[in-house]
Amino acid sequence: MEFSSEANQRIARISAHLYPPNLQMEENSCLRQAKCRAKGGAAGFKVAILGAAGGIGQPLAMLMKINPLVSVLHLYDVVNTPGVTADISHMDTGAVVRGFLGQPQLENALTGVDLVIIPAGVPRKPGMTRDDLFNINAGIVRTLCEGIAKCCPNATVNLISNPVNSTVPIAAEVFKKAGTYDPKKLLGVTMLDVVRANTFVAEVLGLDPRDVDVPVVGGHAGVTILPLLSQVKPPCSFTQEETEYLTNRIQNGGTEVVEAKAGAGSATLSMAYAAVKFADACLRGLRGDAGVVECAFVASQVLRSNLRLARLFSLFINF
Ligand SMILES: NC(=O)C1=CN([C@@H]2O[C@H](COP(=O)(O)OP(=O)(O)OC[C@H]3O[C@@H](n4cnc5c(N)ncnc54)[C@H](O)[C@@H]3O)[C@@H](O)[C@H]2O)C=CC1
Ligand SMILES: O=C([O-])CC(=O)C(=O)O
Repeated sequence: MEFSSEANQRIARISAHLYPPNLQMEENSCLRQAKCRAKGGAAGFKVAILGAAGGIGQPLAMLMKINPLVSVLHLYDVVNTPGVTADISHMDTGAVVRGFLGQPQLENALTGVDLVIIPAGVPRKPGMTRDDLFNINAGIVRTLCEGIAKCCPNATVNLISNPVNSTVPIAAEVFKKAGTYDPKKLLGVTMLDVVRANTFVAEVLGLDPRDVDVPVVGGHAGVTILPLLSQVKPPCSFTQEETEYLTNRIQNGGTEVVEAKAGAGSATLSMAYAAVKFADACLRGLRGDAGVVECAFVASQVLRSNLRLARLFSLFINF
């Protein structure tokens, strides 16, 4: 099929808009894009996922593409984003997807973004603790946060990369150095602990997990994960044996998955689900919804030391 030069120019403009230079699609694909006339202009938030081609990043990107609060979705990784972007961009949901590959494209990936979700970094293998990931992941998180401080200093950051108990303080220091630190906008994602707690408590009580709400405060490693079993909704009580079983299972849920995967990584699918649940709460909070309360690893407003554990009491409402 022949196109006029005007049509070809329009195709080139749309293609350049959707794909940064080294993600430009083949000519035939560009023609198909032109027919789609994607605009990405719907009211909603601009969200970036850093580490979008990974085990968590891919299902997370897919689920964020479905979220009606997202109008533009930026997928950044140091590998494989062209494929992931092409794949996810074919989903017939509202968000426009753009891919960004490698450090030179980090700034474009972050410019104008409202919410940054970071699952970039290496996962555990059996026998490792989350702290064993520190040496590699600390540097990755620092570099990404330097980009955030420069390109989207007002963005809310959901930090998934482990060890969360250490990567959140690292991010805080990067933002402080850049003069952009807002403790209400730097959130370590511990939602998977809540998701697990809801599931395991529901099993013990014989309830539907959707009807159960277990606050889990603290950090995201071993005994720093503190399920508040006395605060479960609906109100209930547990025997000593049930309390010990639940506490142990919730605190070691990550290790349970790492061992079951036997060297093939850690939780990815349940983590993507939890990350989307948390990101959706953040977007609703940013939209101005009242009463959005979730657990996260944040700078404490209660204890004055630098980064302590706190339930995120209505922080979103005050954004
Ligand atoms: N907070 C939580 O509850 C949980 C945290 N995690 C953590 O999430 C992290 C990611 O886990 P997976 O997705 O399973 O790992 P993965 O190895 O499958 O994916 C990580 C992705 O990060 C990318 N990456 C590496 N360096 C990067 C950089 N400088 N910039 C951008 N992307 C970069 C990789 O290319 C890869 O695509 C791990 O640190 C893991 O421990 C995992 C489960 C739960
Ligand atoms: O255990 C890990 O390494 C991954 C993680 O944080 C979790 O699944 O809770």
